[in-house]
Amino acid sequence: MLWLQGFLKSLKYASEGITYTLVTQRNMQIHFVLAFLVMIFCLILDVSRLEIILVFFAIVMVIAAELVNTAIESLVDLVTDEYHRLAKIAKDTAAAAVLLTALHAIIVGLLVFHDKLWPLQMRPMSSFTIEWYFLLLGPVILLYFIVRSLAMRSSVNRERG
Ligand SMILES: Nc1ncnc2c1ncn2[C@@H]1O[C@H](COP(=O)(O)OP(=O)(O)OP(=O)(O)O)[C@@H](O)[C@H]1O
Repeated sequence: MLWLQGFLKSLKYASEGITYTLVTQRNMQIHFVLAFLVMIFCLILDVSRLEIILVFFAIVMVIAAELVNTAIESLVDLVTDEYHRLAKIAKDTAAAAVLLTALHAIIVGLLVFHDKLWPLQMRPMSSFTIEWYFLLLGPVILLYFIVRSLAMRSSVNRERG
């Protein structure tokens, strides 16, 4: 039972990290809104299982890179508030990682959706299987963090001072 408590605790801390990043980083807010829309496209458009896997992977990479970027920015700011060449390298390199994943996601999005949005190719009724309900988890999780970050906006900003 102890391991379950430990697991739930680390889940809580990780979700606090996502919420903090979502409240404080404008780029993360943009990533979340775009990811939500793209996931809705995946739910309603006629995309294959492999295409969905590629799109979801691209989304996860962008969000994970933004989380690591925020962690590095915070660490650098903790160590120094003065200009330092190494601080600049750390922040610029972390930002470059986000940029790279975002460019990759744009390319994946264009390749997957360009011929499905116009003319609209809707998902056939026969493909609304159990798998489709499983897919719903993606936008539901994003929505959970969007609502949570809106609710916690004032307390997180107060903590930051
Ligand atoms: N202590 C520092 N020493 C040297 N350069 C820094 C330092 N802090 C920031 N910079 C430079 O300024 C840029 C912007 O830094 P900042 O901390 O404002 O991050 P940001 O990309 O604006 O992130 P945020 O999304 O939090 O606004 C960095 O990419 C880096 O080039």
